[in-house]
Amino acid sequence: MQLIDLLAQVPGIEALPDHSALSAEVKGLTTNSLVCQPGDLFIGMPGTRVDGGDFWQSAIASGAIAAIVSPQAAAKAISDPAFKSQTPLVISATDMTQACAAIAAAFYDFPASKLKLVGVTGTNGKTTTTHLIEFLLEKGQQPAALFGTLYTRWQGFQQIALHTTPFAIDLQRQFAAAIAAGCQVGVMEVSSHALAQGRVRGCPFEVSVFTNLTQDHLDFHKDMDDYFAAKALLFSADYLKGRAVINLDDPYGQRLIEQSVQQVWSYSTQQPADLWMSDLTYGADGVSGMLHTPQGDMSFRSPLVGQFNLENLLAAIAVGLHLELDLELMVNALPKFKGVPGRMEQVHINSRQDISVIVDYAHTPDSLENMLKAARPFIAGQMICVFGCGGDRDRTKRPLMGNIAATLADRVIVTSDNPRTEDPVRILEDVVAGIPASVQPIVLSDRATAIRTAILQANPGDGVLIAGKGHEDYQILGTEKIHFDDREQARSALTKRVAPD
Ligand SMILES: CC(=O)N[C@H]1[C@@H](OP(=O)(O)OP(=O)(O)OC[C@H]2O[C@@H](n3ccc(=O)[nH]c3=O)[C@H](O)[C@@H]2O)O[C@H](CO)[C@@H](O)[C@@H]1O[C@H](C)C(=O)N[C@@H](C)C(=O)N[C@H](CCC(=O)O)C(=O)O
Ligand SMILES: Nc1ncnc2c1ncn2[C@@H]1O[C@H](COP(=O)(O)OP(=O)(O)OP(=O)(O)O)[C@@H](O)[C@H]1O
Ligand SMILES: N[C@H](CCC[C@H](N)C(=O)O)C(=O)O
Ligand SMILES: [Mg+2]
Repeated sequence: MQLIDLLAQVPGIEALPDHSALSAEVKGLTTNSLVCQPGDLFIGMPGTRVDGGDFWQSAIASGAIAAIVSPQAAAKAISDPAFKSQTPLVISATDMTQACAAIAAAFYDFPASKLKLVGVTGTNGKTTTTHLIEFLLEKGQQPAALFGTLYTRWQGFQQIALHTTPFAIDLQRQFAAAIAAGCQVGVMEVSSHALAQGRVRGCPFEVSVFTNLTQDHLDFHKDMDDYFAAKALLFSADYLKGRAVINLDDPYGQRLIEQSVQQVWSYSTQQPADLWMSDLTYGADGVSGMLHTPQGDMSFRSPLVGQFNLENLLAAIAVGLHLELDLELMVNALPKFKGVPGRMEQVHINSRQDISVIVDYAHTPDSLENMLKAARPFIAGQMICVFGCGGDRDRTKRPLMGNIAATLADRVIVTSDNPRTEDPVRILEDVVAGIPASVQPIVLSDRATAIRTAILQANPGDGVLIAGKGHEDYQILGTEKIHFDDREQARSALTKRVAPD
């Protein structure tokens, strides 16, 4: 595609100068000057640390045919002596987010409009719900692509994800690849960061799901209202073209239902709604009851534990019904759903194991509370909770999580969870600040030691709940990422405790 044709798709671009680069073929797109290849179009995005547009020179030096930058970066560029001597094509766009999204969509031939898109947003439950939807679509023989925290995948393809929601260029490229592989549906986790940064701008969603909103990411969002406003974008007419599926039990879900202009299906585990459950029984072997839906009622059972997982199940069934999956097919298939890696994942080495060990991705106050409450019924002895909080992230959630662990678990071991560039000791102090003086936590910065201590100190019948990292197979210390997997650590500690079969 020639640059001039690509630029014709972008609203808010200044009048273009007469420049030979306009007729050049665009070979690729990049927002990172450091990986720019000859023939690329460089899109310089303003970020939290720098304005990418300020790197136009490095992009051009690497062979970019042109740079699109913010008006501020463009003004700086044209007063630069290097600009006068080279006269490269540096174009200013008033709305860089919109420009990037529009260019990416056009370059890959508008793939989003060829997929039925399902977007799932909310503080917790996105990964679980998207996996359930993917599972149901597979049973209903609607080929689907999954985009989320764990990976991007479809039949015959799987790649570890860098972000929960890819940035616009990667996203449109992956949509195009998914269509080429025969996918009809795109099931996506849509993070609040992605909505705030316009990663999914221009994508038409057939279904938008809202799971819940509780505290997280207050390092990035100004306050809870700002966080909610970002999530609510997915339900605005700019994004949502079909149906909203919204959790009626969440106060922010209720707000969203009130302000929704689109068709809505509500779901609830506590009260009548478009999809809800009566005659509920929660147990160690999952949940069962009578499922009520717009397509009729059926007796329902799932091995997933906890009320929060029932919420995820109801949301997934609602999406399935909207995409015309058969209710009976879904109800019959869901008992076979195996769960999601790192979500309430049991670590079990052999029949002599005398304690339960569960690895879970709870890294917010709400999810830690849900997880501990869900685990309680199937732990006969004491509950020992091992957890920490991420560095360079919302600091205010740390004491809240400390308090929840101290209140709901019998013993608490505070440890490190991706300290990143923060002092690990300061993070541990922030967590301990929320623990009442009557509770004596064990504080062990080294996560391997913390897990080993919990497992070796446990008495028969106790449960060790290791929260925060779930599927992650790394620990980020400073700017270095080292291999670390809670499940491997737990298994290795269990072999010291339990004799072989
Ligand atoms: C807060 C956030 O989302 N940050 C993302 C953002 O970083 P930034 O705004 O600081 O970027 P920056 O360093 O100022 O650079 C601005 C631009 O200049 C470019 N640049 C920079 C330097 C240079 O030499 N040349 C150059 O071209 C960069 O490529 C970038 O496009 O743009 C970067 C490049 O695209 C992302 O990698 C980075 O994600 C960071 C790593 C991150 O941790 N993001 C997390 C918080 C995130 O997005 N999480 C959500 C899930 C949250 C949830 O649980 O719900 C997700 O969707 O993954
Ligand atoms: N619907 C839910 N409501 C509250 N907590 C949940 C829900 N579903 C899962 N959880 C808890 O939250 C943790 C994270 O779940 P999941 O990975 O599905 O959420 P997510 O929204 O994808 O998280 P992230 O934003 O980090 O990608 C789980 O390990 C579990 O403890
Ligand atoms: N998507 C979340 C993941 C947090 C996982 C936890 N292990 C941590 O590092 O804080 C975030 O970016 O805040
Ligand atoms: Mg996720």
